[in-house]
Amino acid sequence: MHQVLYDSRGGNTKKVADAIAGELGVTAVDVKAASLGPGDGVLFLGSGCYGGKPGEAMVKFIEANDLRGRRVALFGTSGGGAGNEVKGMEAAVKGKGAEVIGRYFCKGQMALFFSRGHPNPADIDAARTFAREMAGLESVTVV
Ligand SMILES: Cc1cc2nc3c(=O)[nH]c(=O)nc-3n(C[C@H](O)[C@H](O)[C@H](O)COP(=O)(O)O)c2cc1C
Repeated sequence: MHQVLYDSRGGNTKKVADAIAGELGVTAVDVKAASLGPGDGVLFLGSGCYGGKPGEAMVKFIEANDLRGRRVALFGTSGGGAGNEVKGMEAAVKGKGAEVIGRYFCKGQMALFFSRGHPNPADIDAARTFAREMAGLESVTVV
């Protein structure tokens, strides 16, 4: 079974997590209340970007778990959309033995105006496609 865990202070990353989980028929769970499930599916981990890094709760979760043999798909949102939160999670999960099978990141509205409206419907559609590709429900798009 696939697992979708998120660290989202403002709700943007939760929107992406809910879209991914909905596509897979599971429920996204706040990483603060989560425990690692069985390793038969893809583990989706997502976070907002805070000071160039993923959230503390996500970092703690990764540090607390043995991810050897796990297939992990990472996602994130940030004001600038550069994906530094995903890079940070990638280094952390690899340090715990995970195999990173893919990444998705998009902009997330910051304060009142910066990246306003993100994640927008196109961002959410792209997240759904990412979910299907990672779960092997759709062939991977070559770009
Ligand atoms: C305390 C704080 C620090 C942030 N630092 C960054 C940053 O370093 N780079 C960036 O691109 N966005 C930054 N942002 C913007 C968030 O990453 C962006 O709004 C993201 O979508 C938040 O996700 P969330 O709504 O799931 O918490 C920051 C936002 C907050 C609240």
